[in-house]
Amino acid sequence: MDHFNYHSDGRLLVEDTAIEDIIKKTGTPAYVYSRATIERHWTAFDQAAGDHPHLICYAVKANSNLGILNLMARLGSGFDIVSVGELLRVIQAGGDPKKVVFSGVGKTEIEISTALQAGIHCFNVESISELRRINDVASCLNKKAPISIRINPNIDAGTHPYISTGLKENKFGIEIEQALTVYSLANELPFLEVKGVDCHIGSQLTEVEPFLEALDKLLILIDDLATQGITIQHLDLGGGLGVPYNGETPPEPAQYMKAIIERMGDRKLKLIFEPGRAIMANAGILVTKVEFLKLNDYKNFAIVDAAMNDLIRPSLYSAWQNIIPINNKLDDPEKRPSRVYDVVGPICETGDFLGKERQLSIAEGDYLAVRSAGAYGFTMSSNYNSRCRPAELMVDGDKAFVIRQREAHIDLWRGEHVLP
Ligand SMILES: Cc1ncc(COP(=O)(O)O)c(C=O)c1O
Ligand SMILES: N[C@@H](CCCC[NH3+])C(=O)O
Repeated sequence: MDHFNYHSDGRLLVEDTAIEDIIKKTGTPAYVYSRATIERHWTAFDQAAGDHPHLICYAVKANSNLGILNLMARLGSGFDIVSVGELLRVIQAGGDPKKVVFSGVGKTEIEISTALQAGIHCFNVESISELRRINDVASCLNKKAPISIRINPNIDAGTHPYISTGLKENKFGIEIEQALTVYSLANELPFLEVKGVDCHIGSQLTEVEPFLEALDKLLILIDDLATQGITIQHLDLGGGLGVPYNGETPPEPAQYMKAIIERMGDRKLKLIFEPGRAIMANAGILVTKVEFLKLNDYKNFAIVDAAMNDLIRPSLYSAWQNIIPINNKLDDPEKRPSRVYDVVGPICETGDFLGKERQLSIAEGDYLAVRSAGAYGFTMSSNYNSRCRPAELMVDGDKAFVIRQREAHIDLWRGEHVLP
């Protein structure tokens, strides 16, 4: 069950709000999120962990709008960040830096010192050079930096190659074979405090087995570290739980958590999770207007006002996201014969599409919703072709709030200068 449903009169509702009504005021393209869905998804993770010590660190990269981060903060969420920009967003939105874990392979000195001074929970360290850099920065600040080593367990997450992160050929983490050596180095560096073990094997996983395979390897490592006198206080299992885009049946957060907690046995080690997509993807849609229908002998195109700059997942990963009308009972259905369309944007790239070969009954001027667009939608948007990025709206029951205004053209050249 989610909060995006058709009313019996044909209008698509987000919670108790008809999209038609809000879109008239804000225009398109626009992202529309459901507060109730976001809160339900976050709470599903939190409740599934039960009384096992845990921290849910929402992965900010999935959707970093301040309105969304603020909702997470109100729920008591922690945050997984990958840049100082994300840290500043979390703080600006009222998030608690003490519940922040900092992942990413290329942390700069300034990012490390800002995070240390903010008092984050843990750095998830991805290389020996980074370990030394964190120690140096911490020494300048005369602080101890809390660290976990991100382990690359060489496990096939069975996901798209661009978003698989736990294989030897991926740039992420430290090879599990080197883990003991790197931990003893970390233990010797005077300005580091070893806190945890970290792992994130990829995104959009639809099976629980790869997570459990990784967990088994990490538990062996934790035992080996204990015999070396290195006590681990938390195990961060990253994010990665998939969502249904097109009939996939990933485990529910409750099933996924249950399987992990069962596999922990009687270890009460604190667990950290970094879900992004599973909380946000199906809590948002991208609403777009059909500008033109172009009917050819070979192929029909629905040319809409959203494009790959607004939502790049279909172009980048050939990702499939459902596309539905925001009213499925319009007055004059004879104007809308059912046809197969490629739904494409106005950008000058053949790869600019939101969906291919979709059966739709639409006319020019109708509005469509691209579903499952709440994660990696706006955050991956760009200004390509000098297009203003879309507005973002949050529905809460029968009210809608603008949580990001549509960009204006003047925003596009802010900071640019012509030669004297
Ligand atoms: C380190 C890390 N943590 C968490 C996430 C969130 O992943 P997902 O959105 O698949 O839950 C990602 C992205 O894949 C990541 O790289
Ligand atoms: N951006 C990707 C996921 C990458 C996750 C980041 N580690 C997507 O849209 O599916």
